[in-house]
Amino acid sequence: MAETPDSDPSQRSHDDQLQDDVEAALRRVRDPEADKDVFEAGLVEGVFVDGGHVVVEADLGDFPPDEAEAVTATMVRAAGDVDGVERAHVEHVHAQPETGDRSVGIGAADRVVAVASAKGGVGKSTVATSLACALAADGESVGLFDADIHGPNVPELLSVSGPVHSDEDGNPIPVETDGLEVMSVGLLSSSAPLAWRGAMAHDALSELFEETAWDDPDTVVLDLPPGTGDVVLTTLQEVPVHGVVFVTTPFHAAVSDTHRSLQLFEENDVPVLGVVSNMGEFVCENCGEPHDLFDGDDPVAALGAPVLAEIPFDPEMQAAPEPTTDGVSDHASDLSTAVRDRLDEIWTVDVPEGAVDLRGVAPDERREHVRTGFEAHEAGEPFYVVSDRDPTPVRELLLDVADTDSFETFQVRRQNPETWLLRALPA
Ligand SMILES: Nc1ncnc2c1ncn2[C@@H]1O[C@H](COP(=O)(O)OP(=O)(O)OP(=O)(O)O)[C@@H](O)[C@H]1O
Repeated sequence: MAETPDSDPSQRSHDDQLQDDVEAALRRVRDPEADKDVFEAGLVEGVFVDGGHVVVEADLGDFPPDEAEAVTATMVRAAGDVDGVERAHVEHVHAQPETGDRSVGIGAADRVVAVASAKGGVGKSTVATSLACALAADGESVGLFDADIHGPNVPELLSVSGPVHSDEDGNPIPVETDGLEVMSVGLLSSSAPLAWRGAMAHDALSELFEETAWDDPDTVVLDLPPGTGDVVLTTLQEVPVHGVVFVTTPFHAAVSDTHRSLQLFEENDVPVLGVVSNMGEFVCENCGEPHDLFDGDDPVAALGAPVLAEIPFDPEMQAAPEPTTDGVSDHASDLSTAVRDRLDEIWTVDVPEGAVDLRGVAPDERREHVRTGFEAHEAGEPFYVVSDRDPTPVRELLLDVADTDSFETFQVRRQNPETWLLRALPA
């Protein structure tokens, strides 16, 4: 039987020797971030030698693209310079991150707070990023979704970079920084978003809204593109936004545009939490006094929406925020409190008198609760159930215990992120 190169003993020992030499050469390549050699740093997954051909499998997925390229080139050079190596190649492999029990789609967040502006450059992304960090610093599990498709600058503001890994079903997993999860079209590609237009932008965003696999966030802060273009309108249709924060400068033209945008959001049933008046004054370093940057009356007050924060021009706002108590400015921390208070105010539930209240009731006792409540309820009157989970199954139970014709309408509405109300209205 003819011997294949693989089974030739002299070829094998030659390959073994070459493998040792290549590994020794690779051990001289450093991981620039960990300051260890590439084996110690866990970057090399395998070295394969076949004749004079060397393949190095490396996981450089945590490096920014330019650093990954530099490490790759150094490894190729190190392996290629070894005597007997004719060709060296680095193959990139990515270890899959732990996906655990992730929730797919932005709708899985308990609440979504959008940050919008009528104009660009007023500080919307700065406010969105600072707000997300302040909420996270307060112990919430927070996601930050940068939907500013034509200018996604959240990754830059937070100094985060890709690659975006995916779970076993191919759903993109946000990049994590200090416990804050970040998703942005800017993480997917550094150049594509600027070229995206119309339908393409819409499709790309819709996919990200639907498919991103989050780690069960309490709140997702959504940084919208400025204005009221297609992307904003489709976002409002596709994402269950619990409230929107508008950012504006207190300049008349900006405020009158903001007024129109506010109306559009209201027409689309998105509750307006309020307005952030940004960069309206600065505090003089010399005299320590605040000075208005815009003359005249403050038009923001006339918008008819609560002013959640007045943030001066403050160099501290230009520094990258961090999702830690020391990492957010006082302005951002006050804003997060105002946002939370407004959400509570808007979403406070008006529980109808006599409603069966299933909030906090153990799952195995719920049916009995509904049954008893129904028996006590007066025939011909509306029947209400308030619950801390979707009470749609109660409908089946009611149809079991009640005369099918006795109710004409069943409605289930989510009254706030934690409360649902079922209304069974008589015929
Ligand atoms: N309160 C503030 N004090 C000082 N600088 C600020 C403040 N708010 C924002 N800035 C700075 O203003 C610039 C524009 O801010 P930002 O990118 O957040 O605006 P934007 O409204 O998101 O713009 P666009 O929609 O065009 O992306 C940034 O350089 C930011 O650091």
